[in-house]
Parts: sequence; structure tokens; C-alpha cells
Amino acid sequence: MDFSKGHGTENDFVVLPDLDVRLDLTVPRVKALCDRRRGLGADGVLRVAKAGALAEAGVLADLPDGTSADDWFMDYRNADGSLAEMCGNGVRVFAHYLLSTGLETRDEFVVGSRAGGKPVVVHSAAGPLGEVTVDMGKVRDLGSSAATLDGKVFNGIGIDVGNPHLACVDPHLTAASLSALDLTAAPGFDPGFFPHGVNVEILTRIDSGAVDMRVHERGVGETRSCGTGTVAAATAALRHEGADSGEVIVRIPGGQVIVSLSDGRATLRGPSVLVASGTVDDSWWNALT
Ligand SMILES: N[C@@H](CCC[C@H](N)C(=O)O)C(=O)O
Repeated sequence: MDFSKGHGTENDFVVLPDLDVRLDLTVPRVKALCDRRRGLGADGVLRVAKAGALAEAGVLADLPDGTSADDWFMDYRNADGSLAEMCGNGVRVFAHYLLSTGLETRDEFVVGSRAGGKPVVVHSAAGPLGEVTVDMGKVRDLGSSAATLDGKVFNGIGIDVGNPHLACVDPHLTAASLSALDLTAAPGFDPGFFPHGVNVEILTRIDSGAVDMRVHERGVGETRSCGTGTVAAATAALRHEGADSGEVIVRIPGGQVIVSLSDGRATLRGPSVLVASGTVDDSWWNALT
């Protein structure tokens, strides 16, 4: 089974080309593949196939809004094997992978996701280093909520970026005090407010057009970056300043991205790196049930 490994601001993924949709991405297999000791190690898995082929195979019950049968579809799984609707860093790596392998020749196209079609512009994809802008679509305010983390309460805003986020701006935080927070344990949150779990972002207020953010991801744990999370963070940071549109540089432990918000929609621009390609032993994979 062929694979590639890549990351977007160090949020890393195993990319699985599966154009005939033959792979059964069971929870044990995805967990093993993402395990950093017994597998390849990754925050998530990106299966590469056309949306129509996934629908014919029964992986998709129907084609999500803005997605046609002939669009490439990013079939995303978290490291714990759970499904998630969208992965902002993953879409950049996915688009870069398509061009680097010649599966796609256009610089502008739609990547399908369970959160709908995501138009991308690939600014560069020559070799291992890429740069991609993703139209992340609508960003929806879910109202106020709070997270408990490292013995502290962080007030924030629930934000739907296709997947659920709780973005907490702490105006007293500095980059240094943010980096000192202990994010090893899953943050506490209101399960009534987030019945399907939530990705939690802790961030500083905007300073010189930028924020610093860390994230604890649903289905993964703390990651070096979360693309949908940076969109949620930028939305909350602008809201904290009394604005609902603008451009925010979001600095995460794995690098930085640029989020632009206007009329309730977001774009995300950032890097993609393709690190390696290889093969997974089929007998190892098949033995995982
Ligand atoms: N890292 C991703 C988000 C992946 C899904 C998330 N963990 C969830 O369960 O919603 C990103 O870059 O957006």
C-alpha cells in the first residue's frame, strides 16, 4: 500500500492514494498507522480518491454541498480513527500532493470534504515545499462557552468551521505564558454545548496583526497546528477587538498561517511540506482488524 507523509505547519498526515477505494480505514488500522511508535506516526490520515468513487463504494452517503463526483475528495480521519468534517492544514497538503504526483494539473480546483467543497489556489508545489490558499467557506458563531485547562477557566466562543471549535482569547496571555500552559490533558468543556466533542484553541489577543495560539484537537490531542483552529482563533481574536473582518497572522508552535475573514467567510493561506513516500506492508495492514 503506497503512502506519502506530509505536514502543514507541522500538523502531519499520512496520505493514502486509493483511487479505486479499496482500503477499509477501520479504527484499529488508522490508530496503528498514526501511532508514532508502532506505525508511521501522524495526526491524521488523508485518503485520496474522487468523490464519486467514494460515493459508489458507500464511504460517502451522498456528495456534500459544493462537491461534484469528479472532484478530488479528502477523506480525513483523526489519529484516534474518528471521522472529522474538515482539516484545513490537510487540504493544503492534499492539494500539494495532487500536483506533485501529477494527479492534478490545474493550480485552482475544488477539494471535496465532509464540510463541503473547498476551492484551493496552489501558489507553489514544486518539489517538497508548497504554498496553498484554501477557501474555508462560512464561519459560524455558536455562542459563548468555556474550557478548563491546566487548572484555569478560559472563556471563549464556540465556532463552526465545518468542524467544532472553542476559541479562547485570554488578553492577559503572552507568547511566553501561553507556551508554559500544560495542554497534555484534554481540556474540560460543556458536552451539552459540544455534543460531538470540540477542538480547543487558547490564544493571545491581537498585537500588530498577529496572535499566538496553541490547540488541543478532538481525536488527536495537542498538535503543532490546526488549520480550522487558526480560522476559529482569528475569528475570536477579531471579535475580541470588536471586528468581524480582517486579516490575522496566526502563530502556532509549528509555524504561521494567514487567515482572512470577510462577510462571514474565511480563507487560509499557508505552507505544505511533502516529506517522504513509501509503501506500507500489506500483511501488516491486513492483520489489523
Ligand atoms: N488538524 C485539522 C483538524 C482535524 C480535525 C479535528 N481534529 C476535528 O476532529 O475536528 C485542521 O488542520 O483543521
